[in-house]
Amino acid sequence: MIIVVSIIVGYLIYLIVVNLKPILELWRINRKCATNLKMVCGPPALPLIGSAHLFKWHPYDFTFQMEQWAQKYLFGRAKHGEIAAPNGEVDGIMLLWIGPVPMVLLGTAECIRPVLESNTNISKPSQYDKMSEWIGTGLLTSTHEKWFHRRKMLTPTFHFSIIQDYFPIFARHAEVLVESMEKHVGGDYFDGFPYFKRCTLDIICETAMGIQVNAQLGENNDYVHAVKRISEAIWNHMRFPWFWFKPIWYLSGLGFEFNRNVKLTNDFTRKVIQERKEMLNEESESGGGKKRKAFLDLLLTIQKETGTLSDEDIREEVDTFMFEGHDTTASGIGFTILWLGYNPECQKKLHKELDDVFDFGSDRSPTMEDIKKCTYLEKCIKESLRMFPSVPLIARRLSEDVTIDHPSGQKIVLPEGLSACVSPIAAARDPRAYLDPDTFNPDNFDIDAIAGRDPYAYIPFSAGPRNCIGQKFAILEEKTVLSWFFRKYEVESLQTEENLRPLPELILRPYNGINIKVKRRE
Ligand code: HEM
Repeated sequence: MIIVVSIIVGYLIYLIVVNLKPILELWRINRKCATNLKMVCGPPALPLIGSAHLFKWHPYDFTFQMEQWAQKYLFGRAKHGEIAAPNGEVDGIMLLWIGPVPMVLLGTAECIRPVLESNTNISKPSQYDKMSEWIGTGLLTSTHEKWFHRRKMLTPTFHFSIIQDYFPIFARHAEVLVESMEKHVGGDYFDGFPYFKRCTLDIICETAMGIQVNAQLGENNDYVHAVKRISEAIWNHMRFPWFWFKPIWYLSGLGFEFNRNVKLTNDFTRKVIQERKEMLNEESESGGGKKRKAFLDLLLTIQKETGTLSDEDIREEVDTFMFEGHDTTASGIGFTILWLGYNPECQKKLHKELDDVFDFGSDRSPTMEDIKKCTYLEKCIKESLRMFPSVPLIARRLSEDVTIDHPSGQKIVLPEGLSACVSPIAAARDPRAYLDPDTFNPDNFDIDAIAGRDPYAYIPFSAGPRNCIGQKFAILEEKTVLSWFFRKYEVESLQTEENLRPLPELILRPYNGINIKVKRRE
């Protein structure tokens, strides 16, 4: 017994010594929060464990809990101290303790703007560290000079003229998707989500790495499974502070599985980089060159011309695009189909638009011109991202104090070092910005409606200097896939809106899948 106690005490002392600097930093932030944020509401918290004891373990129940807390604390239905927003008035800020670490959740345009528009507050908090073990410090997770340099270097690779070159890839894989759904035509409900995920995975592998993994044809499922399990493990690590202790992380089995999957995905990318490098060298020696270049080829060209990128730098960026670039669009495509399944009137309007552009019954490949004409489809995609944004939380570690104007008229100073989480879903359900915020209505994206709204009330792609670099890519991809899908099919959704619960993991995903019935259009 004495030996066990000595080991535990020894381990705790070791942890304190090793983490002395972060502990002192945490102490400083906690003291600042105690003075600056004492009026900000949030769920009850205990010393050291914060509100973790209240967190619902099951992700489904956790969503209800977060919704209740958001209603209560963000939208002014809580009792305030001195800073008292009048009852029912939107408040927009909530304080949440995850273990001993405080963080604020920001949910209205006024509170979000000062954080996202800043050129200084571009750092990511420690909650992203686990993600970095997988995707390294690529564009999503890097900070300071490294981020500025990479963002400047990568922005031209997302120019619309380059993305346009990927359009035939989008169209080809969309056609495979539509064909693979034929077997469900006229049948019972089925879960469409795995189909959309495999389609977007095929698209990102070919556009980012120049390879065909053919996930839709049943190949390379290990990779798909590994990516899924990594995301789940990171999400659990972020949520439950006891996993921050390595022995618990490993004893739970999650740590070992996580390491195995990270190795599998990283090795996969490294292998592709080597093969692609050899292929490009052979091509340049033989004087030939492929006209359409994958994102990886663009990075290898930058490497050759400037010598600024190592193979591992390239691996980080490719893995970042693999992570950000397929689950996000799969969720966007899936939820758009689901919403249109609930809303037959909107679906009819979309069918009419597609018939005008393509002629009813045509199964020709789309052109860029066709896709540009699908304006109602774009509104449906944007509205679906408003209701269920693929990235449910955007976090920053504040590099300087940020002042927020509270509705009570007082100012709240968020201290430097604090983690600030922005909630796109809360901002997009603000009744001051949308007439009927909980109802799916693509007309919210009519030009007049957009003009009359605070742009920070619609931020599925974030905003400011660190917004999504792949936004145009994502919209074009979703439009291409969905135009094929709705040209061919009419869809009915199974879940009622009430029992549809998206799970706010790293990427918002449907809890029960995308259960739909497809009928060939007649
Ligand atoms: C519907 C689809 C998508 C949504 C809703 C979305 C949303 C977002 C959001 C909210 C961020 C900010 C995250 C943060 O600051 O923590 C972000 C960043 C990013 N996204 Fe997307 N994204 C989508 C698709 C894509 C695609 C297709 C790609 C690449 C092909 C991509 C690449 C990136 C990258 C690299 C960043 C980091 C940018 C930076 O920090 O400078 N995204 N995305």
